[in-house]
Amino acid sequence: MSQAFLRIHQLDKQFGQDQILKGINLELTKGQTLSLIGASGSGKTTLLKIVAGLESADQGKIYLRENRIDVLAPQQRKIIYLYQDALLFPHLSAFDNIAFGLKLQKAKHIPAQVNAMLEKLGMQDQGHKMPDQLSGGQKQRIAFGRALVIKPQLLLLDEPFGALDPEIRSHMQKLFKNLVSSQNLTAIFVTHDLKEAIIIGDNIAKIEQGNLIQYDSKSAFYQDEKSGVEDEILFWKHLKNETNED
Ligand SMILES: Nc1ncnc2c1ncn2[C@@H]1O[C@H](COP(=O)(O)OP(=O)(O)OP(=O)(O)O)[C@@H](O)[C@H]1O
Repeated sequence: MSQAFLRIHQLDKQFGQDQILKGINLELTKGQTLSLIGASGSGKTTLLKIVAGLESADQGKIYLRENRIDVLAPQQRKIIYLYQDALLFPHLSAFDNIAFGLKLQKAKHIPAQVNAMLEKLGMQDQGHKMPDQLSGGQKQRIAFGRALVIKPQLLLLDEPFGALDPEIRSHMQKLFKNLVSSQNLTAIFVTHDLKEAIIIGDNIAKIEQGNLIQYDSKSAFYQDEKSGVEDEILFWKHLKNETNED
């Protein structure tokens, strides 16, 4: 039997006449983050939504710990789907936003758990603020904390840092890596940004013309001439050479 924590088997999805996803197979090991890349409109969000249960597939099966989840309602899947616009509950403080899911779970030691999460997020002094008093990056951190604190089985992130400026984005990437590894979380991380995909992912997959290509390793990805990594390296080499010639 497969050791995969998440396994997607032969998944198809069509919108009207457009076959968006064709026979998608994917395997993800517990504690790993898979970066998912692909051109705009290639079907990345559609795939995440199908895994989360927010969209249905035409064909295919999805297993989490060898249990079929595509037959379950979204709230029974213990999957968090987080996207770019950090939607916090506007009437709740940062602290209460993070506490929300814990209260639903009737968890123990909620204030201590929320304070520990605020500290990990570097926001220990900001818990009392309402969402409209937080910056974009701070809101995204709280949304992140709210998702992680309930220890989801699987985290699906759809361009979560797309709207952030480069400095905050880089900070969030490091924070994400730390939190995910300290909680041994399993995640799929959609991004347009090649560098971010490489920084964040333990492995990389790409959707192209409806097909999903899962690379065996990050180095297999670098070596694929279609990955764009080589072009990126050449760009910087040229720039360096030009600068040296000046
Ligand atoms: N509910 C829907 N009804 C019809 N077509 C849809 C629907 N949702 C998505 N699509 C189409 O499916 C295709 C894939 O969309 P999707 O949002 O999954 O792409 P994506 O790879 O996430 O794109 P981006 O990187 O731009 O966010 C697009 O052509 C889109 O127009």
